[in-house]
Amino acid sequence: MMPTPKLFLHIQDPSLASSLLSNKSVRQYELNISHQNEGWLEQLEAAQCDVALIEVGSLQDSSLKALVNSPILYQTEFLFFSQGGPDPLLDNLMHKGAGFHYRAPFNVTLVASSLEEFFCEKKHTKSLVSTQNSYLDQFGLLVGSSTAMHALYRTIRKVAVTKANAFIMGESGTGKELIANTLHVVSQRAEGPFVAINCGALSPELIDSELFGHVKGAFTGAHKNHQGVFEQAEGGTLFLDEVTEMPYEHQVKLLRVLESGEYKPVGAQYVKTANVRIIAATNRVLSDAIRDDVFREDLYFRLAQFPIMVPTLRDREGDACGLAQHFLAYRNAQEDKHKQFSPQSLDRISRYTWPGNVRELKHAVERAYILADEIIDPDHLISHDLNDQVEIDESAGIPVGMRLDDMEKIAILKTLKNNDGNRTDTANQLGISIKTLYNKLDKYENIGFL
Ligand SMILES: Nc1ncnc2c1ncn2[C@@H]1O[C@H](COP(=O)(O)OP(=O)(O)OP(=O)(O)O)[C@@H](O)[C@H]1O
Repeated sequence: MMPTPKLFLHIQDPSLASSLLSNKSVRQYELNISHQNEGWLEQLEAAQCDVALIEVGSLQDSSLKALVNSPILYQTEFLFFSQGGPDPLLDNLMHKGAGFHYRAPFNVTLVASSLEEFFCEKKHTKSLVSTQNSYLDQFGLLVGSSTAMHALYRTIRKVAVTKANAFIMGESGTGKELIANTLHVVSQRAEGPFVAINCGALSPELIDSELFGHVKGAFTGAHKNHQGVFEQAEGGTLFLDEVTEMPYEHQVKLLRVLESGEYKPVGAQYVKTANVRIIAATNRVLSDAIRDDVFREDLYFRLAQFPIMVPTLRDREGDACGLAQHFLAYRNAQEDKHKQFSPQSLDRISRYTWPGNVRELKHAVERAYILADEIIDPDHLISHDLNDQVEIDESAGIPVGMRLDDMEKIAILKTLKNNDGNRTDTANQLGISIKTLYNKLDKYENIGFL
């Protein structure tokens, strides 16, 4: 008989505490309630609980700071509760796969269903399997509270504890890379590397070397040994984005590695054994790609041990407005500003269909943020069709004093949008190389612009 799972509660808000304490999903645990006058992390470390419900009150919370480096982070399921203000410390914890972050107003029913799930797991499994939790406002790196996102979180959670490869399918901009990254951070490989490669951007001559590496002297210009992505991702996760864009004849090489677990760097006399989880993604309709001989069916079956379908933004009821507010809050926090959406803007956001999904929404918020002084009006947001857009651009012009790099970002992101995310056409139209385009997009991603 397994012992009763233990729950640690550090909640100051009396009404939240009482609604949690009166809930039967909470009461079925052996309860440990924090003493408010001491650091909760020490108490939690001493109590060795399975689940911890932590209200994040102030940014100065020293226990929260210490948690980042505590082994407890990987032993306990965390459910954080906050008022929703951007908090870098909490973000850092979420990036490490700490669990769930619930933002006010709290839905105790959803909290209860997560707790039910943990309870059953702890009761019936011998070891603590993972660091991730169930579905809610934020899961890993993903934000969204719609039913569709809850279902996605549950799927990710299920795949994460297995060794299976996963295949993520969804329209451009739905967050496939973020999903892959989340799957990594909540898996037992979280301590290992997460390496992402865009198969559509690999030049056919260098593809073998990019994937499997090469040894010095393997070909002209191979001045030293080079690690391929399989080696870079050793012990972790390899994300093959736009896998259907890999040249057909190279797909068979990938298939061989997946079948045998072995690969040979270009020019090497030896083979290496790969220890990586592969997550592949595409925004193509797979049945078409297979029918048209763009993508090998046998490779699909190898990769898709766990297919993950990503909902479009229009299928995530309420999330478009929520995400817009989320992106704006982060931008405001970065710049120490208090820009707001007008009610008309929020209405426009909720009615628009977002064909470019979350990426388009994020760019629209970013663009509006730059153009608006205090209040973001519908005209600041990207308009429905091209004609409409050109008209707005001409009348709005370029604000005096706009930073050149901001202008560059807008030009790049708008061209990308007009090309439905096609990077080759975008680079051609902008007169830059595809590599430069990738570098710039990576830079925006790193500074939180994308
Ligand atoms: N649920 C989400 N929460 C927060 N940000 C998100 C979410 N989904 C997507 N994003 C953001 O939207 C942008 C696009 O996401 P991502 O690159 O993962 O999409 P994708 O589906 O891989 O796109 P593509 O198919 O074009 O490669 C990124 O900036 C990402 O951070």
